[in-house]
Amino acid sequence: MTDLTDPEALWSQVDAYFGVLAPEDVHLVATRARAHAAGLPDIAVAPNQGKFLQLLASVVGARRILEIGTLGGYSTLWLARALPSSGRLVTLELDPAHAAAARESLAEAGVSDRVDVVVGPASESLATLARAGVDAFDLVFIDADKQQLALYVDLSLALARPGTLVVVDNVVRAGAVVDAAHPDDRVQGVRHMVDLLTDHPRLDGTVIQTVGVKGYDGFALLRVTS
Ligand SMILES: C[S@@+](CC[C@H](N)C(=O)[O-])C[C@H]1O[C@@H](n2cnc3c(N)ncnc32)[C@H](O)[C@@H]1O
Ligand SMILES: [Mg+2]
Repeated sequence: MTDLTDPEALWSQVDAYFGVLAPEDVHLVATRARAHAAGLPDIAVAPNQGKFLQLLASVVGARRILEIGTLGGYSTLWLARALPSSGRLVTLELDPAHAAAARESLAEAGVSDRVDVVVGPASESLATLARAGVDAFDLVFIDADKQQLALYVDLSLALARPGTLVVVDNVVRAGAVVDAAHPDDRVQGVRHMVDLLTDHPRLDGTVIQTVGVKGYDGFALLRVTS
């Protein structure tokens, strides 16, 4: 019998039940284990969310993926596996220790040939990529410091093309996002992003709320229109 008095426990049970559809292989397990052993925070996407990202990348036929916020490379690995062997994933990470753990795991998983882990503040790395005139990305996954979400969305546009899909993680924040006076600057970061998105001339999108092992949150799904 399901226990409806403890919603978080129920969400986790439901994630576990559907886990058969998003099984982790040894490399995904090892990526999580290495991040844990290195003392990285436990803030990677859940397996079902990683699988969801992988499916999105497959559906859009992504050949070039940009990720902002690598951590230990867990979401990176799910995404990289959607790429053809000639594809490219560029992932941006501020913390060299996080990047080092990610590089090791991605090498062990055999996707290093497709992935560049770029260390530095994402705003600078994004500007560098734009200056270098790299080809447009087909999918952008934004999952770094939430305070700068609006900036990351804006800078990503210079690296996008009409049709590029932009996914922004953790934008619901257990519902705190509805509080205009919320003291958490991550919540304010989401709200600034929503201000930017409202009537944006080049972006169309929506937000989907989610529950599960990661609690109550959600993601924005945006399409670059022009
Ligand atoms: C939520 S974690 C990323 C999780 C990862 N996408 C996953 O699901 O496996 C956020 C990461 O963004 C990094 N980060 C924070 N501020 C950053 C910045 N200014 N530039 C680049 N990365 C940053 C953090 O060090 C952290 O590793
Ligand atoms: Mg996230």
